[in-house]
Amino acid sequence: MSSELKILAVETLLVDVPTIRPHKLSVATMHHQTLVLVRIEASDGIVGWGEGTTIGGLAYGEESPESIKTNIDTYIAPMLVGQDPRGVARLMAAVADRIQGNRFAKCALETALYDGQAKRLGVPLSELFGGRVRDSIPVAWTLASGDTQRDIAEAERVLEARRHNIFKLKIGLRSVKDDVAHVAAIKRALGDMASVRIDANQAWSVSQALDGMQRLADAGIDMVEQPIVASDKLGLQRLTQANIVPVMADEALHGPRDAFEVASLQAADIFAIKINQSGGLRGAAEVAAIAKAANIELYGGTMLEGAVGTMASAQLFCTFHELAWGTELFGPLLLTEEILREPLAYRDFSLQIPARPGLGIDIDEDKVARLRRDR
Ligand SMILES: O=C(O)C[C@H]1C=CC(=O)O1
Ligand SMILES: [Mn+2]
Repeated sequence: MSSELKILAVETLLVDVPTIRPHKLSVATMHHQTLVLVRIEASDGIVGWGEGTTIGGLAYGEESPESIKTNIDTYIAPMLVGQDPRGVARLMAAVADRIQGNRFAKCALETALYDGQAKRLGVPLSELFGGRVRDSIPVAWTLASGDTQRDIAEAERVLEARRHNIFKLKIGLRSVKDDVAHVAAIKRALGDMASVRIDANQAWSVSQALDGMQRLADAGIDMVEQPIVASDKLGLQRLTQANIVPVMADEALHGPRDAFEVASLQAADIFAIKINQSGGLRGAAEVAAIAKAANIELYGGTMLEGAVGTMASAQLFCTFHELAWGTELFGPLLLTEEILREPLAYRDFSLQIPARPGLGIDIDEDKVARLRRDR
């Protein structure tokens, strides 16, 4: 590689955006989302974007928006500035050698480097992961207003608009019985028109989960996501092998090492693949490869990222041979502000994946400049 091309700047921006309604998870109630955006500019004028957004400050994971920004600015950006941006794998290997953990920070940087490199090559980012199998992917919607009637009205509205026919319900704050009553009422209202799944975000004990799963299966629920604490992989194995309803691992998966352990234990039927939780696009592709080898089905997960992380995820997920459970790449639809010149295209229950170079999106940099926390 010629030494003429250099990374000029690595910038991390925090962008606080209100949500369209409160989003109630067992670990946090979100009234806004903090987008963590990374912008990498190279000496050829090409700008790449990445995103390391998480949920609920430190409620969901051990990296916060502020820690992600500080660690990139202080420790990682100086390793990248002045380097050739074309060697993405080489740069990320150097980062992996010197930086422990920090999966979200690494994902944001890796995505920005891949976006820039794909633009440089004039190809969609999906081409760097072997090329796409599909040009659109199914997208679920999460019902999490905390109110059964409001959730039903919301589901009916988006179903009617042919935006979503897969619904994930957030539970785990109330008793198992009350939660199941809420879920069952929504499933009854939607009937066979929709697939209804739940996510307890680790709220249950194993015995609560076994009880809840039986009740949920009886109510026609298609799948349960991370019912118990992430660290209890043997507990997840018990739930999966009880064979009541398909079990999806989410928080239990922090990259390929966890994926290998869960797959070896046959402790999940489905993996939620998340680029940030996996430490980047490549890590996520490796998690998907482990799932495939172990005959575990795939679901494209989200950390409720905005347009950048959502499209980065989509560019990877569209390369998967099978995506049996669809995706939940609805993050931008939960936000009150648009940061793209042209919004992402959601129609026919799917997200359309652009064929333009890189991520295939056009960031409105003036808008981002107005919204950033330190403006
Ligand atoms: O899956 C999670 O745990 C996090 C996230 C994804 C969708 C949503 O509403 O919350
Ligand atoms: Mn989840």
